[in-house]
Amino acid sequence: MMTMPMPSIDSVKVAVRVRPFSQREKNSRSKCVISMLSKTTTTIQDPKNPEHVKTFTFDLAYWSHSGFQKDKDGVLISADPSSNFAGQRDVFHDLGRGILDNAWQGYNATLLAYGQTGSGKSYSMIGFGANKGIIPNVCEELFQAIKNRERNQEYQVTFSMLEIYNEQVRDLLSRTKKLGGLKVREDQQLGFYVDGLTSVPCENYAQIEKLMEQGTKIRTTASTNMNASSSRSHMVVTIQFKQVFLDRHLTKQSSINLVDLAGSERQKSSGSEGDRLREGSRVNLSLTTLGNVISALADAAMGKKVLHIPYRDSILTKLLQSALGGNSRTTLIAAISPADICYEETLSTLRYAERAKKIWNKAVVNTWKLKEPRAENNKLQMMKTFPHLLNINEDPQLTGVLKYFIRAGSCDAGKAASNAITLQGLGILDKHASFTNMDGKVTVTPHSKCNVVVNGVPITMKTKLQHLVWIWSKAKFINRKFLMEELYQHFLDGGDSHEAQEVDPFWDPVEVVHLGSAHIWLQSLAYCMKFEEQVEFLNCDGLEEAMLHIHITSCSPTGQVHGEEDVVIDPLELLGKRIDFQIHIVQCLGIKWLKEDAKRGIQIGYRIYDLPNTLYTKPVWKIVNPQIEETVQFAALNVSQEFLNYLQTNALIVDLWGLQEGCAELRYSSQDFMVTGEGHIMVDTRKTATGMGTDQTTSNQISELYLKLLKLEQETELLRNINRALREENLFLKESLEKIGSVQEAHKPSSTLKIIEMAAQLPSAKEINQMCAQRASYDGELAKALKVYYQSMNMARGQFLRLRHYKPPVFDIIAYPEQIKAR
Ligand SMILES: Nc1ncnc2c1ncn2[C@@H]1O[C@H](COP(=O)(O)OP(=O)(O)OP(=O)(O)O)[C@@H](O)[C@H]1O
Repeated sequence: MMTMPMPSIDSVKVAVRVRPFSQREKNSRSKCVISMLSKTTTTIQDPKNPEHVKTFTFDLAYWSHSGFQKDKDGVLISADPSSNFAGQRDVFHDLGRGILDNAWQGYNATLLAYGQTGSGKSYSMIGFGANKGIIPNVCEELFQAIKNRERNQEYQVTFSMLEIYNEQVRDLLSRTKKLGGLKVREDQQLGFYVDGLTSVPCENYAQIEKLMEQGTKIRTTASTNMNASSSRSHMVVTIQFKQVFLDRHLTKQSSINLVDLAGSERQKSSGSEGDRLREGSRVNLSLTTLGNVISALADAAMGKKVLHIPYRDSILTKLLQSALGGNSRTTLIAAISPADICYEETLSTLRYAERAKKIWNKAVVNTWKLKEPRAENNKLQMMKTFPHLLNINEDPQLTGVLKYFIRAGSCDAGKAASNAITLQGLGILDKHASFTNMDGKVTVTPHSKCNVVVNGVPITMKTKLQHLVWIWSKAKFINRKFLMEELYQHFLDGGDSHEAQEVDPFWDPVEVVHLGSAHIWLQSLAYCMKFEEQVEFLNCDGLEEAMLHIHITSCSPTGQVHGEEDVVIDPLELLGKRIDFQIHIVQCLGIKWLKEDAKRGIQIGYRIYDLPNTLYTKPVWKIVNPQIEETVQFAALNVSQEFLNYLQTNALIVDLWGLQEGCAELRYSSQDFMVTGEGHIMVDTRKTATGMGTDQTTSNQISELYLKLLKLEQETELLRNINRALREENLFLKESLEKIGSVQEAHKPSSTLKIIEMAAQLPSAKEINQMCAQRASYDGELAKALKVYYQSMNMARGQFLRLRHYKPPVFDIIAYPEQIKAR
């Protein structure tokens, strides 16, 4: 159950940071209009009216404009002790550490970087080179602190990274861009969340660093007149940090949002036009709404009557709802330029920050006691983490209704009400067995001669219980349940209770366990495009078991990876051609199965299209984030329409299998597959229509046959034309021969000269012989071609009729074979 902690009421913490002059500002000989007279005050001078100075007071003011030098690693540090320069470490020390403290206490924390393009938001949040920003520093210190913590606590860190661009959400940890973006949904417990967002469990900083690098590469950037590298999108990095205190039966969870907002400048000053203007205005929808939300909350905090806070008006404010006036401790860093030319924008940023400062948040420690988790999800999570028993009952509706958590120490189970775990049923004694839970290791000991069976094996002494070892498929379970009922009936009828092992419903050999499946859509392959995915393996409860990192790459027969120039516009271009591709299982991350027991292993299996068997990766034991790096190359030598349809509409199902001590590993033999000369596994080898499964397949096959028939008819037409031409030529040759014969006959003795003249016009006997031979070979060719044609035609017609028989086709082409027959 969630404890009822008092909310801590805090205002949004606001910090201002002023950066050095940019080159552009230096070139235009800008003057500095900002000064920071103390650690909290910022003043700005109107360049057109120098007496006009405005002073703002915030929680912190960082002077990063001057008084610095580079150390040997390129890190910017104070030039001398009197300098008030604030470097990245100083900012992290105040803001980053504060976020970490909140996270450890179980508070949600949010840090927003606001300011015009080029004012230094990304510099503060992410940093550049050796000058690492808040996000990497927070992550690094978090893992450092986890390393030094006590053993009887468990920690889970997951990392996600998204971008809001043109009011669409893009997952920055996924290479595949979802058309229209990911959907933002609302959940009663969770509030707004991004459906389908990749969330990677991480065990060390190096993994996060890699993910951030990938995400930053994917992030959409568009140059504007203000700054060539400026970004027009909002980036949200979320770190979910969960602590489980095993001894106190307590869990704490904190969600850390680190947000690098898009440039806040008004459209006119960015000089955007046309499409960029539209983009600018849509980016501003999120920023404008953020401003409206902040103003409404600030008004409410000042005692004004506010009827509505417009959280729902933009994606950004939906996602930041809890950070703004809700359950979060929130900090805003306002990044500003020192230059006089940016006076208006800087003033507007400072005013924005002033409004944000008025917001009050009501943060609570997110902590749960183990006994009665708050929501069904939490129940599942708790049950996965903590040892517990579930009841079974003759009435299936009542099975699994009772849950007993096995607490630290010992407890008895049996019929007597005084037991911590009360059991009912035939053969259960008052004190039947006892459970012990020592440091998370659970054992069961039967009392005297009580019947206790663990995974099908009757036990007489203390026995260790393992979690998640025996998972049966639903079909197997239903089958076993019938056998159990039969056995029970047999027992009630007074039959012999001893059963042979093979018919014992509780006997189960140690076997490989199905942990979960991941789906990878194959559409990109139909366009010869490379794609890299990080997807979750979901178990039968729909919960994440691990993450899979996979690459599917279109390549040449020699394994050369295809580039952008090889992308096809229309998958039909591939019909009848050869395609090669590689499936590269890169890594598996955060495998829960392995976290629970060091004596376990995993294998990954998948089967693509018409392969007769599943391919498995080599077993990996004990490593929670194993680097698998296994690549298999496939070739489809003559791509069929059916295969193209498969690629465009299907996902590759990749299964995660759990190995346990003593079980047989999963294997496949390369002899099970047809291979090319290069040794690559052949797919799409099933060319005849067999075993049609669905209406869709049938109609696809019919249309494929229709196309074949059309092609055959065109070929016949061509052959007919050739035949006609050959006949004409034949006739002409015959006539010529006859003419020669009659001329020879008529003018035999006298006109030798004429004969010679005629002979000069007509083909010579040698030429005629050649022509005849040629004609004979044309005839032969024609006969062969016609034979092939009719054979193919018959085959196609046969298939077509079989298909018709299978499902009466509904479209016009049914008449087609008849037309061909009639010709
Ligand atoms: N505190 C600082 N110290 C040194 N250089 C800085 C500092 N802040 C910003 N810069 C430099 O100023 C330039 C612009 O900064 P940055 O890219 O962080 O701006 P931005 O506000 O994130 O812009 P955009 O909205 O385009 O993302 C960069 O070259 C960066 O290195």
